[in-house]
Amino acid sequence: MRILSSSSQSAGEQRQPASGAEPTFRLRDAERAVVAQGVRAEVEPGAIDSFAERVCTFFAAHADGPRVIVGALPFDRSQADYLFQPETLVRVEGQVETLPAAAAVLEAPRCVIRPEPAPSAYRDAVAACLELIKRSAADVEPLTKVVLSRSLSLSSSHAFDAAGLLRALGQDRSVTVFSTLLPGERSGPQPLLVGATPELLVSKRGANVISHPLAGSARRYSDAAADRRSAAALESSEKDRREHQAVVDAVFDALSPYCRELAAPKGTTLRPTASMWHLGTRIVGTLKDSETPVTELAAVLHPTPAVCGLPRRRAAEVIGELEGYDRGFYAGAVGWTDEQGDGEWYVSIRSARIAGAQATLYAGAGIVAGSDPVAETDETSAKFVALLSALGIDEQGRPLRERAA
Ligand SMILES: C=C(O[C@@H]1C=C(C(=O)O)C=C[C@H]1O)C(=O)O
Repeated sequence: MRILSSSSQSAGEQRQPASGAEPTFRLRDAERAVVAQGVRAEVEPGAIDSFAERVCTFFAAHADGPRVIVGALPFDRSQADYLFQPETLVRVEGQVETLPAAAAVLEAPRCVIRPEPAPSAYRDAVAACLELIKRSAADVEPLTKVVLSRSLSLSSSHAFDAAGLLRALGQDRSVTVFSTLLPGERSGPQPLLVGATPELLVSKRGANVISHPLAGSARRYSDAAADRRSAAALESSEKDRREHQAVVDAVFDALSPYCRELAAPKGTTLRPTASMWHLGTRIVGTLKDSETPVTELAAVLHPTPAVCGLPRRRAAEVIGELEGYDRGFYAGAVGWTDEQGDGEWYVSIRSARIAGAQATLYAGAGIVAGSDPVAETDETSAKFVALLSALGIDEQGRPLRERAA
């Protein structure tokens, strides 16, 4: 295990964060962790087109503090991001220990859950989307995929325990758990984006680039035979393979101009999380210019058709028309970049916006010709399971079981 620390002090006198202070940014999986405390300075907010330039300008203007920027990008390319330089930051590379489960056991919050939209309205939106896909078939650039999401709005009797939620999510070693501050409203608690994503948008170290898009999903089952059947059906589904290939092609097209080598060495594989099966392809490349910053790569990739659709602009318009709410930072990206342009950005799915006793959970599914509105609605329910079970409740807000203290 390597610990790479970066702080506003010199290496020899690193300040420990005040005990009990919650990190302002966390990203951790089985092999690495980035944990930041405090907000030393915010990067001027802006749209993704100026992401790379604003980060560069920030480092040029701020000689002090950790040489790392962390934060979140929204789904909508034209909306403002929320990026900041923390007071202190610790990076761990190598085996990262799972945080103790005992401390993670949450008292299931007493929650009122309001689905937005109602599942029946979501089914109607999927049907409307299928009609748009069908009608556009003869267009020069036909609409072939749209990722439609729905949300669950949770009101609890007391503030959500974001740190405990993160520890509970982190029991699944196959995902990358994260929490990061979001811009606050004029009053009320500062919101957080918390989640457990299985999907890497892009990582860049020196000349090495990796992207690991997912598309094509199936529910997991506690019964082993049913679980195997679900995985086998996903692997052999023509619709899901087509949906997946379109995402892989889009990532290749976006990265190709930057790379002298680009390949998917392992091919399409089943990528399991504790609650979902996905089709995934790990794409690995070598940059022509190792100084191309990760911010530039994230900006060309985001949003991939895994969370938006194809063609991107038209799919984003349909999402705006049919979803009926603003995604905010859901299906955006969360991550870090350093001054050299190395960094990691994950797709912010399986996520929730938490502000005090209010939380909004999001889940989406890719709609292509051949999608079934009822099955897509079930897929979104399955995608809520990771967060809901970490909270100890079901989709109706009922406690799953009595948990030990
Ligand atoms: C949009 C989400 O997931 C995305 C959509 C997938 C699909 O349609 O099969 C699979 C993985 C993710 O890229 C989500 O979890 O909210």
